[in-house]
Amino acid sequence: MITFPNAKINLGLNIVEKRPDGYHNLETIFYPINLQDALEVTRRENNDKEYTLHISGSPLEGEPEDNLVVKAYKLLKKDYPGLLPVDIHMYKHIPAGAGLGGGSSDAACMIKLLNDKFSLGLSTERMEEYAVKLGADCAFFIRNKPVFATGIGNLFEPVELSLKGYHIILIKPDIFVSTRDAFAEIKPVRPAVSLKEIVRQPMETWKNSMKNDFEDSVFKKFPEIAAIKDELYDLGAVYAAMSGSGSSVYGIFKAPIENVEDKFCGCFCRQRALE
Ligand SMILES: C[C@](O)(CO)[C@H](O)COP(=O)(O)OP(=O)(O)OC[C@H]1O[C@@H](n2ccc(N)nc2=O)[C@H](O)[C@@H]1O
Ligand SMILES: Nc1ncnc2c1ncn2[C@@H]1O[C@H](COP(=O)(O)OP(=O)(O)OP(=O)(O)O)[C@@H](O)[C@H]1O
Repeated sequence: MITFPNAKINLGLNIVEKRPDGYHNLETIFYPINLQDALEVTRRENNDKEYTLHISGSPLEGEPEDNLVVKAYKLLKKDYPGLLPVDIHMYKHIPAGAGLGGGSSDAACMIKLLNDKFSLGLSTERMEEYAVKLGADCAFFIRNKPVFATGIGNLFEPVELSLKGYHIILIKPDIFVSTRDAFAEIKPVRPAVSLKEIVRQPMETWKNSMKNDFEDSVFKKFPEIAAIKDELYDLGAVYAAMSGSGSSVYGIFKAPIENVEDKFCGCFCRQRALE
């Protein structure tokens, strides 16, 4: 069985308050984009090991047991001992440490895939509960629909928003931003105007009203990332921002841009139509 975990962008990101558990309550809009990994799970013929993990595509650091797809398998196996041994093949396209939720999406898709493959009968809500144990962002990828998210990024309200017809350019410089370190730099503030209101206004107004709270500290530390955002606006983006805790930056355009890879050589650079 094969599935294609996709990335997300954050449209606005307000870090609202620090919680007693050390995590932060936030407000954001998650929007799925069609930059995808591939994840295949087959039944392992040989029962010598619970799982094997084979990764190709862009390199990923860490041991197999640190990988979120393996963590997802182990999490379900604890409650469903009937899960049989598997071979996992993953092709990574989505860059890690990019704020695009690549690992989170792989983990959520692994839960959905195992649920289907082994007929576990998990409801969507139950899968979301498992997903959030693996990462704050993971639960969003279970439904994978644009949402206004609060809590640690795991409480969802539907949002009336379609960016169909627009094009997105995603740039990821060769800089790794640790999500944990990025949160540690932030002084939380409750926003004066909710993102739910801002996103209802024309996209042309977002430049002055929709903010990613990580930008100030991340841009200060890495001016190269700030420069990418400026360049996207110079190219005619209607809206540009950093996604999540970075280091990727996206620009949303009314029409595709030609030869964009030449303008951002040295960086991961992809252009996609939005759906
Ligand atoms: C920044 C975002 O990408 C926005 O979408 C997400 O909130 C990050 O979600 P994620 O990568 O799934 O995060 P996790 O792997 O759960 O957490 C990594 C670290 O980020 C911090 N963290 C994460 C989410 C959150 N709401 N508050 C936090 O303070 C915690 O220190 C945590 O140890
Ligand atoms: N399947 C996986 N794909 C990518 N990274 C993974 C995976 N499993 C574990 N990781 C680890 O998770 C870390 C960050 O991964 P991920 O791509 O989800 O973060 P991110 O781009 O910062 O996204 P976000 O913060 O928005 O969730 C990396 O250090 C990576 O080693």
